[in-house]
Amino acid sequence: MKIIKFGGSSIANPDSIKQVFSIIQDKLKRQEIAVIFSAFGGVTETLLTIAKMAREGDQVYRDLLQTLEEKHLDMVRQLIAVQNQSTVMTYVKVRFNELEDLFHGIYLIKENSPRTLDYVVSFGERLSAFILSEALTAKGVKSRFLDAREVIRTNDRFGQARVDFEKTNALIRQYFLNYDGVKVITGFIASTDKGETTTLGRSGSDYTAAIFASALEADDLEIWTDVSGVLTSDPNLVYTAFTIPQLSYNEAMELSHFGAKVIFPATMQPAMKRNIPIRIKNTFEPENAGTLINGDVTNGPLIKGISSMSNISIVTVQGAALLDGTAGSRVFKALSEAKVNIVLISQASSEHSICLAIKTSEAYLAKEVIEQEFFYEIKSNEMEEVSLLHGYSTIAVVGENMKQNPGASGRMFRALGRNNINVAAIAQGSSELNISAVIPQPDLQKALNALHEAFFLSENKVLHVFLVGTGLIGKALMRMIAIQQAKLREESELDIQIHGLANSRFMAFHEDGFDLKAGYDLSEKDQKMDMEKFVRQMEEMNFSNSVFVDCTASQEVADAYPRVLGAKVAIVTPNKKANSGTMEQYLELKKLAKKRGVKFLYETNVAAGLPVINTLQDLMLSGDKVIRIEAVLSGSMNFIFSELEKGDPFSEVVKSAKEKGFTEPDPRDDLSGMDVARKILILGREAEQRLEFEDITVQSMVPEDCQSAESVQEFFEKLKGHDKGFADLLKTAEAKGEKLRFMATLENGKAKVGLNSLPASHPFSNLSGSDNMILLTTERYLDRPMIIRGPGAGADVTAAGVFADVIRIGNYTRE
Ligand SMILES: NC(=O)C1=CN([C@@H]2O[C@H](COP(=O)(O)OP(=O)(O)OC[C@H]3O[C@@H](n4cnc5c(N)ncnc54)[C@H](OP(=O)(O)O)[C@@H]3O)[C@@H](O)[C@H]2O)C=CC1
Ligand SMILES: N[C@@H](CC=O)C(=O)O
Repeated sequence: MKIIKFGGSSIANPDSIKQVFSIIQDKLKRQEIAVIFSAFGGVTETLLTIAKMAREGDQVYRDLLQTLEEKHLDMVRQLIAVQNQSTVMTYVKVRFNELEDLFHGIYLIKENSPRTLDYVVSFGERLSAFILSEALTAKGVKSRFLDAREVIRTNDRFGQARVDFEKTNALIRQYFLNYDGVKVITGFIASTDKGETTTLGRSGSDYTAAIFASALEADDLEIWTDVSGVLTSDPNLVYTAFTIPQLSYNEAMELSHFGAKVIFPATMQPAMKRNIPIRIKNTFEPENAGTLINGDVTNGPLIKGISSMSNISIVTVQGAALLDGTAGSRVFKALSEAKVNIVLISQASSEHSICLAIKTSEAYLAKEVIEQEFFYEIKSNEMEEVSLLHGYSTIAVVGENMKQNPGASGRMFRALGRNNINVAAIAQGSSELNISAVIPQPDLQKALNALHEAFFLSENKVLHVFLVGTGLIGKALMRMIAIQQAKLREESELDIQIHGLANSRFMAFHEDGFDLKAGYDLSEKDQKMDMEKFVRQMEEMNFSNSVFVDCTASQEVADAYPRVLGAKVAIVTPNKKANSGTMEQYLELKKLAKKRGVKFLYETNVAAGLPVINTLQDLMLSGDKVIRIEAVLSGSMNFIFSELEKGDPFSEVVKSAKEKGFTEPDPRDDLSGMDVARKILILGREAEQRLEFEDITVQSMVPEDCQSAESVQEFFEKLKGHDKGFADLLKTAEAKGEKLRFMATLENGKAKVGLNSLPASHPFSNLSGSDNMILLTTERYLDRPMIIRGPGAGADVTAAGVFADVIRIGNYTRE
């Protein structure tokens, strides 16, 4: 025997009911079944609303009742052929006549006791189960309607009646012996010995199904709903949540206790006692295996799911009075008598304080009853007044396998800490079935995602990127991510999503990540760019593993780094402004990144994608010492002076360098030597030298009148007037058989940046295009310096370097 239960969402309309019938017919081919139905979707709530309106004297209740009757009659019309409708139409009309009398009574006497309400809502299941039983019969399925009030006996605690299992089991078994056919049974309702209608409380129809499964010793119980089983976390908050294939009864109860919604623990008890497997399935996705809940505790991963509950308050009871051994039990007794549910308890080892997580809606009552209980102790200052803190959520990781395997709590708190989530209270049951924590509610989504990633590694790690600067490098980066996204997901389990985009004019955000394949152009339709707002929005989105990518050359954006790092968001940038400020600022940023446990990566600050900074950092970490750096560090300057050799005018060659994407947004930053000065400054600092800008001598190549040009356009115009001067410079060098190269050198704490005329044999002389070359003379590379050479500017090589840093962050944030 198999017991199958369908909830209201599964039978909300004729189409879904047809789907339900096909599931039933399919099951019937294999096995004897009994079916439990809830009321049609939304009917219980409507009946309660009508009862409330009638009690309040609002005559509009009659219209609602009529609409409800019409809804049921319509179901009959749509599910049953005309010639078979008369019995069921009569049944529906008689029930609605009864309801009319009932509500009129409520309207007159203005009373809605739990007893009355139980009777009112019983009509929902009686109508749905009867109509569906008749519809099944009309389809050729031999079915028999059973009003569960005939067989489930309870006490008279209306609204949440307790079942008398001895009587109920006997009645159910007798009924099933007396009658054949598929029993179509009302969920949720029962009756007392005196024949009064009662209901079974929250998730009552699931409970009905478990009661029948237990009484009949069914092989299994299937609960059909509108989600595919129990998910690893709330799918509204964790988009990568997936169905848990199997849970032990205890795991399912624990997940539900901490907020998972699919099954209510009490409803499982009768099935659990007889070890009857329960399967949660989705009516709208019947091929999905859903979740199996059974007695198997050995199966599966370290943890099975992460559940959460919001609107939690922390109630702290504190004082010397608690040292008395009975105080704890007095706290719990006071709360239990007031029917306050404790979600989590944590007690200080001094036993001087107890911290309770309680739903905010019950927190004031909790405070009141505890303070009443300890009235004299509070008066005599042996105990403090109970304190309340609001705005928290609880999260719990649940799994039987935590018992055998150490490390779950370490992994949990590492993931929370790494994402800057403060834990206000912690509890772990001695059964080691769950570890739960109280965290600030605004951090809930971030916490769930961080834990989901930490525990379900088979799923992808998601990096949440916020990109400022959508010019040459920013755009190339977006293109690269779009192309590589699928490969990274498959091969590196890394999912890179861009959630924020900005240029100097506009900004836009996307909760689920922009569709990079489709591209995104910022425009008037978006928000006006405001750096402060951009960072605030990023903080509010509060994703785990967030990365701020700065692809601008802006000082204003660089000034936001301390706040970004402070929010535990990693930074990747080709922008040199932050690292070429004062030495103090440079050190502060590094310190802050370290303190907040996030990465600040800027490999592309020098020589685009060439591995210069990482190499220097490795040399320093391994104990080497830099003696001298000689380098060509400007792709555009190398391009300009090597192209000049071909005979083109200087201004044309500079323009071409800009068009090829080698120059800074303003090419004067290159020609002035400032860009190279910044780079050598950064290299010196990475080589652990205390360098300031004043320690660098810079030779500018920008003619004076060009420097004052108001726009880049005007600059190019003016530059034309200097073509001859630069041609002469080249001629002089060529006459000596030399080459012009723009170089930087650093030695003995001083740096020099400028144009040099080099002999043809010099290693820099044969550099062409946007090539950079860095010669590192160190204690270990003394006789022959280490050489790093390659293209040092351009959209693709730079964006690739930025991309590599972003991927590196993904790998760092993995365990
Ligand atoms: N080009 C190269 O080969 C290399 C470049 N770099 C560095 O990469 C960075 C980007 O260069 P590139 O892409 O060529 O420059 P672009 O001029 O092409 O793009 C700069 C982007 O930054 C935006 N921007 C400027 N100021 C702000 C601000 N205050 N707030 C928000 N956005 C702003 C611009 O917005 P808008 O579109 O509105 O103007 C634009 O989208 C620079 O720091 C450069 O030094 C590093 C290595 C090599
Ligand atoms: N403008 C720079 C590129 C970025 O650093 C160069 O020409 O090398």
